[in-house]
Amino acid sequence: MRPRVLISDQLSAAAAQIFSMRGVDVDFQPTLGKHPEKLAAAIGGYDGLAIRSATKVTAEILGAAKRLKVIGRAGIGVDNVDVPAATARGVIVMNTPFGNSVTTAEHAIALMFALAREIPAADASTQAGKWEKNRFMGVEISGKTLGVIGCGNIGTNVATRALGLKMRVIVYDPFLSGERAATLGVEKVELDELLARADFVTLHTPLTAQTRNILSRENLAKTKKGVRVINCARGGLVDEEALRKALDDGHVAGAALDVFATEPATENPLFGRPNVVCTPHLGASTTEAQEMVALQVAEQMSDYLTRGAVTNAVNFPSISAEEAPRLRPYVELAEKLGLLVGQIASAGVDKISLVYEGGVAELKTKAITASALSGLLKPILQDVNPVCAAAIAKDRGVVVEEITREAEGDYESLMRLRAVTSQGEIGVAGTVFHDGKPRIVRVGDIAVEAEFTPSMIVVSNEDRPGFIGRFAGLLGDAKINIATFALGRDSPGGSAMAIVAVDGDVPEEALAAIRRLNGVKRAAALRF
Ligand SMILES: NC(=O)C1=CN([C@@H]2O[C@H](COP(=O)(O)OP(=O)(O)OC[C@H]3O[C@@H](n4cnc5c(N)ncnc54)[C@H](O)[C@@H]3O)[C@@H](O)[C@H]2O)C=CC1
Ligand SMILES: O=C(O)CCC(=O)C(=O)O
Repeated sequence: MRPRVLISDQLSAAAAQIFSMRGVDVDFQPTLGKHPEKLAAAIGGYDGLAIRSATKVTAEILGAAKRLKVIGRAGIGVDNVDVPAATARGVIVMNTPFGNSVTTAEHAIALMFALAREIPAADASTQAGKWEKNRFMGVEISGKTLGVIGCGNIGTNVATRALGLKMRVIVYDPFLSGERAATLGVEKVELDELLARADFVTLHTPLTAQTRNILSRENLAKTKKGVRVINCARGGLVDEEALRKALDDGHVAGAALDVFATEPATENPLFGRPNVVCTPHLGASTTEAQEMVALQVAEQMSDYLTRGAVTNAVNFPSISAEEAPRLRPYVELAEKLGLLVGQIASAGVDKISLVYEGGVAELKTKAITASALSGLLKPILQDVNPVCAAAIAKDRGVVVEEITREAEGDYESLMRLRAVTSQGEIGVAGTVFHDGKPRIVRVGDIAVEAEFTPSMIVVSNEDRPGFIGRFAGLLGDAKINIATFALGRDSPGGSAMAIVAVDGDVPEEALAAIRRLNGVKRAAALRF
């Protein structure tokens, strides 16, 4: 069945075309995102949801999204998506981190000019027939200091453009290296210094716990008198009441805002001030940027839904379309090894260690580990998949350790999974052969080679003559048909292991009878 995607915001038509061309059915309902109840009623029928900023993907919407696998944000900020809730439900959240950054930087520069020369007010006055030539006296930008808070993709584009305008550029970004700042030709400073020196302050950070109200009353008081503030990032970065007061007091000479604490902003404490310029969250609104983000989000979502490729996900490691087919058998192996351990373990797992040897160690092991965790948790949790497994494991205090190393034994690629529980350790290992099928190659200390099949019995026993006959006889008496039988032991007369693929379920009484057989140490019926 072809996957189905809902576009619930005003995305460029390019998106719908790309989805269709890439084998995905698409419904374009560009106003649905503004009606949460209608969206909640519809979302259950879709595998993907493509949005801009109007759709709020809340925990309630996600609760109704039974089939949803991916949310694609045609843009950068994913603050309109409850990412932890999406992750907990195993839904990938993707964005398009570069598609609108030049456009948004250009908007910030445009707002800076609008402030410096009071263009909106001068325009309104002129068109009102007033010709107030003496009312408008601007300031030059050239030679002024621009303070950039947050120097990522957009901040960098703003900084380099400002350098081209002959401004001095100082930046505050704790995650920007001194080397990178030097390459860009900007001066890296602390926040207080930026506030004290900048003639224009422009904000380009995401809205996080650290950046919320970064322009607070206290920080606005630290700015240079006559400063002009530009916010093209997120509303919550500025204390709007404090900014209004600073404007009224004449400390701040002007403010240009594209984003607001509450959007859509139909009312705001900053509206109506003569030295305030506002736009309705237009930072990303150019034909070029909208075409780019729509195209990119549709490509990324289609690639995920049809080929398993993960690009620009904020809650899962990236997997390219080329990597996906190479990764797939190991993802399957990992999930099955996890399921094997999860079904054998008789106590909760405290720690899981994954060792990747040989070729598999060169792949995106984070995605393979996520799959192993998902398999491990499946026997105890209903809705778990590789996207949410790491977060669930973390919540439950499971320590996850990952080691990659060169091949040490007979296998070109080997994956070992060891789980530590309060009742001891369980170690298993597996590989993928040239036929692409995952195999178990070791359980505990015993080498035993078996394919995974839907129904299996694993028995560990003392290596004694006659055991296999008695065991097989018991299965026959219980009308359990054996498909394949794999055997291994650590030493003659030591410990042995049988991994038996059977047709159909193993009744509880049959399993109990196996456990009663002389020499049996442990027996488990497994489903894969
Ligand atoms: N107005 C609009 O239409 C648009 C707004 N945006 C907003 O712009 C923001 C920035 O976008 P990008 O530059 O693409 O993101 P980015 O992730 O490339 O850059 C963000 C920068 O902020 C820095 N940062 C994080 N925490 C910080 C802190 N506490 N103090 C100082 N710097 C900090 C990071 O180190 C990073 O360099 C987005 O998060 C989004 O909210 C993005 C696109 C359009
Ligand atoms: O889609 C839009 O218009 C908003 C863009 C934006 O804010 C973002 O990409 O973070």
